[in-house]
Amino acid sequence: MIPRPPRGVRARGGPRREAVGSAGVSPAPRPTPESLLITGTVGAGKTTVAHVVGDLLADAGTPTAVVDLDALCRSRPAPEGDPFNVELLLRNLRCVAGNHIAAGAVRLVLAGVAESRGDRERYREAVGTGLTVCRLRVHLPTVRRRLVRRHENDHAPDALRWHLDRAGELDRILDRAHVADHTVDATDGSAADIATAVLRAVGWG
Ligand SMILES: Nc1ncnc2c1ncn2[C@@H]1O[C@H](COP(=O)(O)OS(=O)(=O)O)[C@@H](OP(=O)(O)O)[C@H]1O
Ligand SMILES: Nc1ncnc2c1ncn2[C@@H]1O[C@H](COP(=O)(O)OP(=O)(O)O)[C@@H](O)[C@H]1O
Repeated sequence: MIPRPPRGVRARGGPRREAVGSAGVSPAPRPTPESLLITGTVGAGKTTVAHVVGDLLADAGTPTAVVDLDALCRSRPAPEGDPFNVELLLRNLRCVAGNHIAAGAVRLVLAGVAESRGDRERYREAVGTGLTVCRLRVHLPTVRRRLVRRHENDHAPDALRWHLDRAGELDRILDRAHVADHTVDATDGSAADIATAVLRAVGWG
């Protein structure tokens, strides 16, 4: 069988058992699970950076899971009054976070949008752990260039237009909402540089 690649984010090991080793020494207790939400406007690099943060943590030996919140609500049509399908997202997040933690993850790295402190509290309640929020702030012309590149082969003709319009609007909403505990400038530098800056900012580095 081909071995699994060394990089990539996955929770390692099953739930820890409080076994006593042959030398009679108890293993270190499992750390309390904690979650980090990487937020920012559309195209800020949330998903890309979250995966690299997950890789860095897992490579350093911390059982880690990465959850792309967009993937938990991609179901159409969204109900009336809930255009981003947040209720479904929260239901899915409750299950997914619980499963990752039961499988051994002690760090959950979420990529997604929290528009208000109310959103933040609902995410925290759904993951069932402490939650730190880090916003990626990117100069809007750079966001727009990234979106143009990301959407150049899209099948949906309106997707790029929608994201370009939403980028400035959501950035202003996030400026006013003060949801984040930390903000990292993600305009320049590689995803690895930015992931390292995020880990340092939140004290997980
Ligand atoms: N309030 C709020 N809540 C949740 N999501 C929000 C919100 N505002 C905007 N967005 C952004 O909407 C985008 C939805 O992701 P999708 O990948 O499913 O979009 S799509 O496939 O292009 O339609 C996705 O865009 P990207 O961030 O560019 O991936 C979300 O971030
Ligand atoms: N640091 C970076 N430098 C250059 N391009 C980036 C960087 N981070 C992300 N990107 C690119 O920008 C686009 C938007 O990133 P993505 O992770 O999809 O953002 P979000 O999840 O916030 O919408 C993607 O095409 C991604 O490859």
